[in-house]
Amino acid sequence: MSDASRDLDAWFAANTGAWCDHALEDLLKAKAESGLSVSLVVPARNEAATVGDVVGRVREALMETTDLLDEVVVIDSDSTDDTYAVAEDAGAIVHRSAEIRPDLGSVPGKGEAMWKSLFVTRGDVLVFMDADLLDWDTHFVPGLLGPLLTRPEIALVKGFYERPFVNGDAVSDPEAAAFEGGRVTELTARPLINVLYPELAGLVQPLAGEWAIRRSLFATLSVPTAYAVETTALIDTARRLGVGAIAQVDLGRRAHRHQALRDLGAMATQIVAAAVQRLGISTDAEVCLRQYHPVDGRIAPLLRTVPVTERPPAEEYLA
Ligand SMILES: O=c1ccn([C@@H]2O[C@H](COP(=O)(O)OP(=O)(O)O[C@H]3O[C@H](CO)[C@@H](O)[C@H](O)[C@H]3O)[C@@H](O)[C@H]2O)c(=O)[nH]1
Ligand SMILES: O=C(O)[C@H](O)COP(=O)(O)O
Repeated sequence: MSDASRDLDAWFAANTGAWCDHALEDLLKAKAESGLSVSLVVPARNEAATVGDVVGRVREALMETTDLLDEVVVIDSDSTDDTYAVAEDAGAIVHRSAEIRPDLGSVPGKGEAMWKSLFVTRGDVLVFMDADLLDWDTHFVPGLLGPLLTRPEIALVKGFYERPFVNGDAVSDPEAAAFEGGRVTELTARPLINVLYPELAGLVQPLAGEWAIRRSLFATLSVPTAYAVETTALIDTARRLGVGAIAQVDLGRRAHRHQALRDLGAMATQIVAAAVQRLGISTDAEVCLRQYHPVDGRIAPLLRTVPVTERPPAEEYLA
């Protein structure tokens, strides 16, 4: 076995846990002793169907009956549906991404919403959760907080889980489908990490939207405005603090709304661009992705403009 492989095994053994490792009362005690405050941040674009469930259940379990969360904040990312009203009715503090620090302008994207969250939240720790979750539970939040509240050397915690590929409302074969989700993870992010950033190969779900980070770190990171934010947070944290500052937690099982394959092509492009930019390979601010579709019975190119821009560290704009 190579040294690199041994290092990865050692990291995995030391920094991989499960959501049930810490009892809730122990986490509440650790939180009180540390004096840390915690914000849950949910970036949401057109998630009126699910955001109310995410906000309502988390608030009830972790704010109304315990003090684990200090605030639940939804960043409405240019939604054209009722996301704002539904999230507010469910008890979240809701901000429109475009209205946060208007002096800094606004661009579309999940990373943009997460970056903007730094200007309207107050938690020392930020926990991110997607708004399109279909199969999940509130233990995701204490699970992610465990290492951050109990191990001062940990700065970033990723969730991982079984990821079924759900067709419609039903999983046709629950056993077979349990690990079939995560197409960009398996076909882009994981190969890229293993080739270019092998020190991160111990991460089970590098793209998980459920993760937590200390504000003091997130505010110092460049943040891709679209979907590469998870990838760069891992790369930049490992470079800055070493992989020993990253932990991961088994959260059980998660299902979400799947995007169309060609839309995921744009996500994969953003991840590749951010990863190679960090190796000194520059790209244009927009990549022209040529995809191919049948039009009137013939295959024709369809050009998709994929923004690969990044916001500078938010600390530059924070008072
Ligand atoms: O412009 C956008 C697009 C998405 N979202 C929200 O971001 C979350 C995740 O978006 P989604 O389109 O469901 O992403 P996935 O296809 O599920 O992508 C996975 O992989 C991405 C790439 O790493 C991560 O950013 C995601 O969190 C992770 O769930 C959801 O709450 C969306 O509403 C925004 O806030 N703004
Ligand atoms: O993480 C991923 O790879 C993307 O979210 C796509 O996931 P899916 O293939 O389960 O839709």
